Amino acid sequence: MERSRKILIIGEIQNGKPVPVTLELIGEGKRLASFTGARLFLAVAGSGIRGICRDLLRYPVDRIIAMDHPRLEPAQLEVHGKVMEVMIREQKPDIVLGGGTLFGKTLIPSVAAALGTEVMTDAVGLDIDRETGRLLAIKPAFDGKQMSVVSMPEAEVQIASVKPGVFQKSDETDNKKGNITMIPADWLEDIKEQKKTLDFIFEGDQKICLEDAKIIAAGGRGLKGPEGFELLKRFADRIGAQMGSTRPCVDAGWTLPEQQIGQTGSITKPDLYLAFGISGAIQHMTGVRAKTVIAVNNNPNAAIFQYCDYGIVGDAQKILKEFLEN
Ligand SMILES: Cc1cc2nc3c(=O)[nH]c(=O)nc-3n(C[C@H](O)[C@H](O)[C@H](O)COP(=O)(O)OP(=O)(O)OC[C@H]3O[C@@H](n4cnc5c(N)ncnc54)[C@H](O)[C@@H]3O)c2cc1C
Repeated sequence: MERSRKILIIGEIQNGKPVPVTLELIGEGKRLASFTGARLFLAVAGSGIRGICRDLLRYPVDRIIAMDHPRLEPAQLEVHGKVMEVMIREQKPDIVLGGGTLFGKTLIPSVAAALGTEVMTDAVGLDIDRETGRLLAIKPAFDGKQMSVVSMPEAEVQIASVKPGVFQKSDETDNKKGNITMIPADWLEDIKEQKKTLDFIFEGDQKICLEDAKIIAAGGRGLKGPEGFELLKRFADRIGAQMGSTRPCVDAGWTLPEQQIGQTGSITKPDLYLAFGISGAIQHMTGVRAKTVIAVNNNPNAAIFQYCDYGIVGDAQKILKEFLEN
């Protein structure tokens, strides 16, 4: 397959709009394209997405390749996988980037397998090898204590999935030059239906989206259990923050998996990050890219104090209770 210099981003649409990581990848894709002179393509598939595609032309992409069909609901991952495989075979990009969301984590490896190649998963940074022009993916290694640089020197198409939240969203462009190519979708009717979406039921009354949160109040094992997290939730609601947590608290069932921040959770970049009873392990702090960090910990030697702008040595529950009483 002859390749042209092309970076193709697998876009993801949820609830009528692109998910944040799609816009983050457009920004990063543009930066990478500037090193090789590549053109930046965005591939989008969904049901009723023509308007969204027109909106996406506000971003600096050279072309949007789109397929619009009722069979392309978000849950129809097999159909999405087939469509992305076809788009990649037709477009022949040398680099494909997708977001490591729940959708992407399932879709991207299956597309790579269908193309007979591999995928560099969960990258937290990307670059181009200036000598070879190959994609470099930066990933945590050795339990997150080191960063590794991974590449696919032999692959015709280099595919990477990127953790949401690591890059800034792309700015809109005044210099709109992209266009939209709609791909015929009638052949989708022939794909056997394997599952049907009956309804979407969201847990709780508020959707958790830590990657976009401006203020995060996060708790760790120092909150001692569900009662500590109840206090933290009341505090978070009072100051308009989203609540996050460390992994052991998720493992203990005190918090939800989508509240986990860190190497195996969300990468966050809030203006303010408040840490209550969190030790500051590197695997957690990898997910904290805050402008300001305030930490409460009863151990003055806790690692978190090396990362914070303001530190309070004290009992986390006691400090939360005092705040809530005033
Ligand atoms: C491959 C791998 C991936 C991982 N990914 C993640 C990840 O994505 N996210 C993540 O969070 N972790 C992750 N971890 C786990 C990580 O290494 C740490 O174990 C974890 O972050 C520690 O959580 P913690 O700070 O809540 O608990 P602890 O390390 O137990 O720290 C609790 C802190 O609370 C303080 N404390 C105790 N009592 C009080 C009190 N009364 N008031 C105030 N402070 C108090 C203590 O001094 C201590 O500093 C990963 C580990 C591995 C090996």
